[in-house]
Amino acid sequence: MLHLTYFWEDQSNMESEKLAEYQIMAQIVNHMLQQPELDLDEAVNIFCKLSCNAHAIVDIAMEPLGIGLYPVMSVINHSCLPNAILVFEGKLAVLRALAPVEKGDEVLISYIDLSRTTRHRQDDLNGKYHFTCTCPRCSKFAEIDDQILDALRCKEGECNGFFVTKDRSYSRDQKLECNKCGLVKTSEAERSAKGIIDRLCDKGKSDFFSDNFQEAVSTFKRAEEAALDLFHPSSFSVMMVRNLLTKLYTTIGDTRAALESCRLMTPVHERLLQTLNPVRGMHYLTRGMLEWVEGNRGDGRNYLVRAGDILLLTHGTNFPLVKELLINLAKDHAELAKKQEEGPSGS
Ligand SMILES: C[S@@+](CC[C@H](N)C(=O)[O-])C[C@H]1O[C@@H](n2cnc3c(N)ncnc32)[C@H](O)[C@@H]1O
Repeated sequence: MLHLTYFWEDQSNMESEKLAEYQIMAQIVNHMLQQPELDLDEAVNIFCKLSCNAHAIVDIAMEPLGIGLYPVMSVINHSCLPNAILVFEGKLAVLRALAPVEKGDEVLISYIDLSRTTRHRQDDLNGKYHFTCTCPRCSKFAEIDDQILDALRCKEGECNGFFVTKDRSYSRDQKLECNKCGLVKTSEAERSAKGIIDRLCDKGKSDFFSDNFQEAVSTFKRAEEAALDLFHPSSFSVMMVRNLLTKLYTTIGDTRAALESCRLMTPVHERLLQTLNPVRGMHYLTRGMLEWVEGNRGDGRNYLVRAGDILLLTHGTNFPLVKELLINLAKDHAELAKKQEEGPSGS
């Protein structure tokens, strides 16, 4: 039996839908274990504690690998402008500072994907961790501009406005209003638009895994068009599709197309993510490598150095990818210095 006395999460904060889900899960566990003495309420409490305290184990690109329960790390609260980061070396959880931490400062990490706008981060935190974040980044909520960049387009006649909300309180079916024509929808409309893009991306991935690369390219291009049609060009949805396209083009060796797609993502990463964010670091690494392969050595070097600056701090030198990047940068630096010493005739 799992004894987790830490950081009890009160069930009263849980969404009733989630609680119902845990009640069903508890019954399934009871059915599987065939233990009449199993206390169902206690089992539901354990699921509640797990959902609020478990950490997603992610790789260096923040891709999820699984979940783990780390009682010591469970004391750390969340901020969308964190001063620390939790990284994983295999199953080992390592806490790294992103800024100087003075005595008495609270150490804060991010529980969620930070490349979302405030409303979506609030949705994530309320949905998964049952609290409303009041960090300095979230206090920008009232700024409609922040929402527009990740909002659903209004297609009423010629409107082309965006669905936003002034309501800070969390609900699954939030009322959204077009910032131009005033038309009202619920966030269900937004979820269903995202569903269209997700289904195309799933098809693209399955084309890819069946080695049907040309079909995968055309499916991801359709997903990109749909995302541009439904959301803002700088939106998370467009960026997510372009990220997949960049990976696909790189895998099939079309580095020119990969670079074109990758370049479009740089301003969005820079707008959405803190300077010391590993996703931003990984983006610079990809961009640097693609610029380099395409013969743009100056830009390539520039982005690789920026990637190194971030990943060295967020992940340290224990990661093979960071080690390799630093070795390659040092070699390039030595070659450049040698060329400069030799002067123009040596180049
Ligand atoms: C992993 S626990 C963190 C430790 C917890 N604060 C405690 O004292 O046990 C996650 C829970 O802490 C609370 N929490 C974390 N960050 C928060 C924040 N920035 N504002 C309010 N509550 C927060 C939420 O209830 C969340 O579900």
